[in-house]
Amino acid sequence: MDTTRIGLAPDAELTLSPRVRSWLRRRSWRADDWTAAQLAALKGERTVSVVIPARDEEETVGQIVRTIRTALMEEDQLVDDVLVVDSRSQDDTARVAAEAGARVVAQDAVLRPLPGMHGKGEALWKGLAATSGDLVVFVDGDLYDFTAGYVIGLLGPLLTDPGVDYVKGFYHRPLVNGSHTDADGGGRVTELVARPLLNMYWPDLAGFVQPLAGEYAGRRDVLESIPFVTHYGVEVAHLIDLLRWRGLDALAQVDLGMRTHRHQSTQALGRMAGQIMLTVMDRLDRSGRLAAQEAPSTLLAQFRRAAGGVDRELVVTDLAVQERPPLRTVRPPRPPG
Ligand SMILES: O=c1ccn([C@@H]2O[C@H](COP(=O)(O)OP(=O)(O)O)[C@@H](O)[C@H]2O)c(=O)[nH]1
Ligand SMILES: O=C(O)[C@@H](COP(=O)(O)O)O[C@H]1O[C@H](CO)[C@@H](O)[C@H](O)[C@H]1O
Repeated sequence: MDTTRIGLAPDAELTLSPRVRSWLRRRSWRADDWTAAQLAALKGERTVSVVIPARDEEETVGQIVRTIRTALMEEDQLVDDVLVVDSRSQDDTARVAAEAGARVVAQDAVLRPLPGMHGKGEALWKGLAATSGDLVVFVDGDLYDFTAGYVIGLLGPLLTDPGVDYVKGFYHRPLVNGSHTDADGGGRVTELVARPLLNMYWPDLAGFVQPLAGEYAGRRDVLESIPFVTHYGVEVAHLIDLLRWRGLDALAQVDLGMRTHRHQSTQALGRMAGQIMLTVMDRLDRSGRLAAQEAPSTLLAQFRRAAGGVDRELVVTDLAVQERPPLRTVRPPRPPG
């Protein structure tokens, strides 16, 4: 049931494909569509693990763990295990997480005979390996406004619809820079790299409001059946691989409201963007599309904050470009001098 209120911008001349529009209506929810008590009752024998990848997150990881423990393990028994994967932190992340009540594992101590790999994707994969929940929820460790609703919303579709395998969160993402806040400036790599590429080559994924969201959940049997790209390509690869393997209807998204987190530098995001582009090119190569046999879609779906009964409005732009031939083919080169 689409309760997220995503409307089409009044001046829109283009829209999404009928398949994606239908998906957007049927596979988009809001975190407050469920309560922890309702889902805890629905859970039955199924178990839930929360995995928090954390590199140098001593300032924020403790509050996230305490919120999960208090609301979702003590008040309502929705979550069975919360694990923090200490991803080679140089600060007190491990101690802070343990004191808050999390299990903590060092990324390189999991599946030790294997040589350690690097980055966020490695931390997530090791977290999957070090947990056993039938359902697994991934939550970044650098969130400032995390609420239990994030976990409740992500689990809602998985506990109520057997056809859903994987759920992404979405939210408004302010960019907080000291005393200045840009209300929708966050998600810079999403807006500048991931969303355009996904719209060009996998337009069925155009309905994801936050394709790189660090908060998502899935069924263990599915998560253990897909690769995890190391570093920051992990999220974009999940969507591409799952679309191909399980189909669009196995994917869903939930409105979690607002998300503020520790922002990386532009340079760090440049590296993240490069990893994401390499991941995308790898997926194109695997599907034989790198030779650009098939022209990419030129339509770009974007979502902007709106008023008047909708939380956000969809704007689709045709990015098609034309090309002038070399000037020298239109007029003879100018004589020197
Ligand atoms: O090698 C890494 C890189 C990142 N992270 C964690 O993954 C989450 C998201 O990473 P980050 O905040 O760097 O990405 P951003 O949210 O800025 O895109 C955070 O909890 C990081 O501590 C990690 O565990 N290992
Ligand atoms: O969405 C994005 O553009 C980046 C950067 O966000 P900001 O511009 O710092 O708000 O953050 C996400 O991307 C990473 C790569 O997929 C994820 O690992 C992060 O969890 C997510 O926050």
